[in-house]
Amino acid sequence: MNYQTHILGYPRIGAQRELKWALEKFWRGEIDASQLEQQGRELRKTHWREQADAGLDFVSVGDFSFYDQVLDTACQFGIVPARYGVNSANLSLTEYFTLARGNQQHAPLALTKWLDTNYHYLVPELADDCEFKLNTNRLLAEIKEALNEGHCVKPVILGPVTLLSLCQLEGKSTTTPLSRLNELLPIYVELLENIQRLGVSWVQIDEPIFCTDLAPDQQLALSRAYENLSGVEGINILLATYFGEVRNHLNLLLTLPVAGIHIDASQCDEDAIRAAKYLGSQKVLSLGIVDGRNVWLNDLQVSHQLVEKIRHHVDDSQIWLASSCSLQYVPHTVANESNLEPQLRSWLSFARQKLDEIVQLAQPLESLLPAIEANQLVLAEKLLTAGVIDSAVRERLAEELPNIDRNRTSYQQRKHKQQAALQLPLLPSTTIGSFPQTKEIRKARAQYLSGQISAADYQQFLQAETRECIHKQEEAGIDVLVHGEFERNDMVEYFASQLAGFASTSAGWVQSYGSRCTKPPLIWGDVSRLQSMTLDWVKFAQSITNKPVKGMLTGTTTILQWSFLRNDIPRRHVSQQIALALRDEVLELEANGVQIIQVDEAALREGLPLRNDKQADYLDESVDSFLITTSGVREETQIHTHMCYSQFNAIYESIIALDADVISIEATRNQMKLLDVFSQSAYPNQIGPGVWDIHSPRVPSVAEIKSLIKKALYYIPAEQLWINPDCGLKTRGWLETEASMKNLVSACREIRAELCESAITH
Ligand SMILES: CN1c2c(nc(N)[nH]c2=O)NC[C@@H]1CNc1ccc(C(=O)N[C@@H](CCC(=O)N[C@@H](CCC(=O)N[C@@H](CCC(=O)O)C(=O)O)C(=O)O)C(=O)O)cc1
Ligand SMILES: N[C@@H](CCS)C(=O)O
Ligand SMILES: [Zn+2]
Repeated sequence: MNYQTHILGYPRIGAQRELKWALEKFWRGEIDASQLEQQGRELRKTHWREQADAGLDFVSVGDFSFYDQVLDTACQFGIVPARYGVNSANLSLTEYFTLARGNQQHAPLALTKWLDTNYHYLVPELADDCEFKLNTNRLLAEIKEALNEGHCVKPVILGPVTLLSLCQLEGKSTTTPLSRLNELLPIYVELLENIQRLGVSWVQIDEPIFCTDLAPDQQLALSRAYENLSGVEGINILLATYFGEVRNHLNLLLTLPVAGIHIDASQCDEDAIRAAKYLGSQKVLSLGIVDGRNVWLNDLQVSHQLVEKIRHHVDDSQIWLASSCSLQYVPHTVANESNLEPQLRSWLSFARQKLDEIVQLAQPLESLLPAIEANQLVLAEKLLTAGVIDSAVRERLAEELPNIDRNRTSYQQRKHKQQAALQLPLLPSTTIGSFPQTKEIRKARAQYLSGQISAADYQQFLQAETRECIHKQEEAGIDVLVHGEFERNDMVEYFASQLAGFASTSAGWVQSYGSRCTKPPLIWGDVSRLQSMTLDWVKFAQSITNKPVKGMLTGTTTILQWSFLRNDIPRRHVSQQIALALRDEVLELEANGVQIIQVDEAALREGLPLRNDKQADYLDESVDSFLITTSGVREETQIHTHMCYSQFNAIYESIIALDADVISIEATRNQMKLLDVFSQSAYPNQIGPGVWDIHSPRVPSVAEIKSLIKKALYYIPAEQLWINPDCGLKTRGWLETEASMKNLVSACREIRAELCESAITH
């Protein structure tokens, strides 16, 4: 028996990042809207063809987006703030990109992490007077495109409860987004009716919110929503849950009157087996058996055994096999990885290969058996490969870890020594680390990597960039400088390339937001530091300025979160290995006179498990790794950390426990409101809430920055406040960077003067 097969979504950026290049050309005015639309059509066509050629029974439609699928959903239902002055029923691409990226007149919508992933979505803003209205143009057109290509189409839409749960209310609204469900449901019904009229019978509705700790109103909303939506004649709803276990919400899920449910079975069998047991004889059970969040080869035997267990309870015709979630979180294909060690390559499965795994698992046993045998051989060989276990790393860890004192002396004591050493002004200004990664820098790196320019020439080029960057910071009047990170392709990949146990891909791109992608490294073996990683650059930068230069490292949790993690040992062990390697780097920086060291933990909040009962362990591991990395330094050495996120309530205690002397955070788009939690509990250390939204090309005016600083001063005493952007400047151009940096310093100086004056007059 062949089971039905599908995936929850496919990467849209393109195997060669075709979408990225087209978007950026459109934004630069080098192609017009029709050319961008044409590129979109070509990518969709290729991606559907790949799914159909692999042998999947359905192709997913609606997973494509020119920027973000949550923004598309909001536009589709008319959830567009009035201040943009656009008509969502007839939105041009330029207007759509204004919502996403802003322009000189309008700030963009807020951008935040999609649940616990490194993908960013645009947060829909719901005004009290927003009238939901359907605009189906794009989705219906894409469904028709796929039908015309002869595919069996399964549209994918984001479910109403997840959508509303992730909305933020506009302005002074006193309602909750979920209270608008009754108004939204008829619009969803209308959408399903439109889809049905195209002759499509299965629709996947995503409700990843099912895998979080649902509040009672969310549970009620889910019941109400699917009682309504399941009434649409001719439409079968496959309700998709993903990003973990449904667990205590399984009963609720099973009672919903939908035609099928999808369970993430990649990490744990239990939900799937229980779901099968109580499914009944009418519904479909889609098993998310191939991991959409990691890149390792599926263990076909384990997956096959799970399917066999499911077969005890339900008929084969009820079983669908699938990816655990959309495949947009993994790179497109292993086929382009010719630079990887062949052995390592054989352990990998990216999106395209995952299609084959799903189809393989759906085959009758006699066809599957040879594949299982070959698969077991590869997996067995992996365990015996040198470097997977490095006894020197393990011995060092066992010996040193218990003896590392995680406590520094009290912050109050350190503060005075640091101030005496650094002599910083009130409201010190700094940046987060990276400066524009221009085309020239990327080109030079590509030329160096392909042997077109020598290591010495590349080094000289980077030194010139660094010198220029130091000069521009001095000219703007910044107090604590950075070297600019020009030598780094990415803040995680750069470290990965210098640590044993990691490998980098050449084309393993995963979309982060809009046209921006990252290449998450692969952690395949035990980790240790091979060489000094950052010292030469900070030393070089310090040698050309009298202002202090911050050393710049990426922290353990962030390295872990933004890499593909090995799945053969506990995460905590990998975490400790990385933390110890970073500790060596920190101590080396300090020994070489670096007085300020920033350890970025940008991903700490994002990685917080969606379920409450898993969070303490994660936070404990994250804090411990940070303390292992930073606790060995002298009192005079100032430790900074940075997190580009704007919701800290859930991790506030852990932020305190990190005991960083200074933390910089993202705060512009939410107008400093996140400082409330820091203020209420009198955060003891120093803090730099971002006053410049670096995700947008617009230059913030002096007045805007001053207004943000004043808001920050409402929450945080001036003595504890730093002035900085929200995050690194690598995505920005120099023109806007120089202008914004100057505005930031002017705003900072004006506020200093105002504070000084008011101190004198009082
Ligand atoms: C801070 N953020 C980060 C996250 N995750 C990370 N792993 N890293 C991060 O920094 N998550 C949260 C946020 C997300 N923010 C960003 C911001 C910016 C980017 C970004 O700019 N990505 C770049 C790719 C960066 C990179 O690795 N560049 C390489 C390769 C450059 C390249 O494309 N070369 C071309 C040839 C160039 C030429 O000839 O002109 C090629 O290979 O074809 C490098 O610099 O060497 C992007 O462009 O998307 C991501 C996340
Ligand atoms: N130091 C890094 C942090 C980004 S989260 C940068 O400035 O790009
Ligand atoms: Zn950041």
